[in-house]
Amino acid sequence: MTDNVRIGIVTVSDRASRGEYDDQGGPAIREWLDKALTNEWEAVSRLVPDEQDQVEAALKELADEQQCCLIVTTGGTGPARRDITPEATEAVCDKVLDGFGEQMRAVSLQYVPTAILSRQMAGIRGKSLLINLPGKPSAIADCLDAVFPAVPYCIDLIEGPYLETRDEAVKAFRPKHAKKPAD
Ligand SMILES: Nc1ncnc2c1ncn2[C@@H]1O[C@H](COP(=O)(O)OP(=O)(O)OP(=O)(O)O)[C@@H](O)[C@H]1O
Ligand SMILES: Nc1nc2c(c(=O)[nH]1)N[C@H]1C(S)=C(S)[C@@H](COP(=O)(O)O)O[C@H]1N2
Repeated sequence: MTDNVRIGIVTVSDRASRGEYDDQGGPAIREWLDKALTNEWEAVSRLVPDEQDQVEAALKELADEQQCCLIVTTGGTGPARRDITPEATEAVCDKVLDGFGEQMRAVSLQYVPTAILSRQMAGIRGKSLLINLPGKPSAIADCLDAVFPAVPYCIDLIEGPYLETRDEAVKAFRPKHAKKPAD
């Protein structure tokens, strides 16, 4: 695999950033991606408080300087006063992909009625796909399982690396014309 795959992981949490608890969200995202992807990949992780300028700065750095093809955030998507991750994400994106938030909420509602409280969204900045997940560590697998089948083809469309998945973890879907012949 010659593609250089870098993936940004951003934990947005006042309490984890103050050291009041250990961040479980970032490591859970990394573990999920390790199981799902067959590509070699490098995680670029950041932990920031719920401050819009700091979340925007982290997303821009991971997209523009670190050249992450995918950036996954966790936390700060709810209705509380300090929850601003979706606003920060929308502010740095060129395009919004409404289907991701719709699908993650629909699937999460099968687990918890409060899934409706998450304003999680996704969008494109340059050659990066940004996806918000809720802060609850258990929400990470619920949401990534729900949308990841569409992520590799989305990254093809924005001229990123060709991501491949383990079928037993998550089955990526690509239209026939977009599939690379097996080596
Ligand atoms: N990064 C994290 N690591 C471990 N547990 C977390 C993390 N983020 C949230 N949680 C837990 O998930 C639950 C919901 O969190 P809440 O919505 O208050 O988080 P948040 O607003 O994303 O984070 P914070 O309140 O620290 O800014 C809480 O029980 C919290 O302990
Ligand atoms: N799959 C899943 N989605 C979920 C949850 C959950 O436990 N599992 N928690 C909900 C709750 S209680 C809230 S308040 C919102 C926003 O959480 P956040 O502010 O931590 O991002 O996500 C919701 N989405």
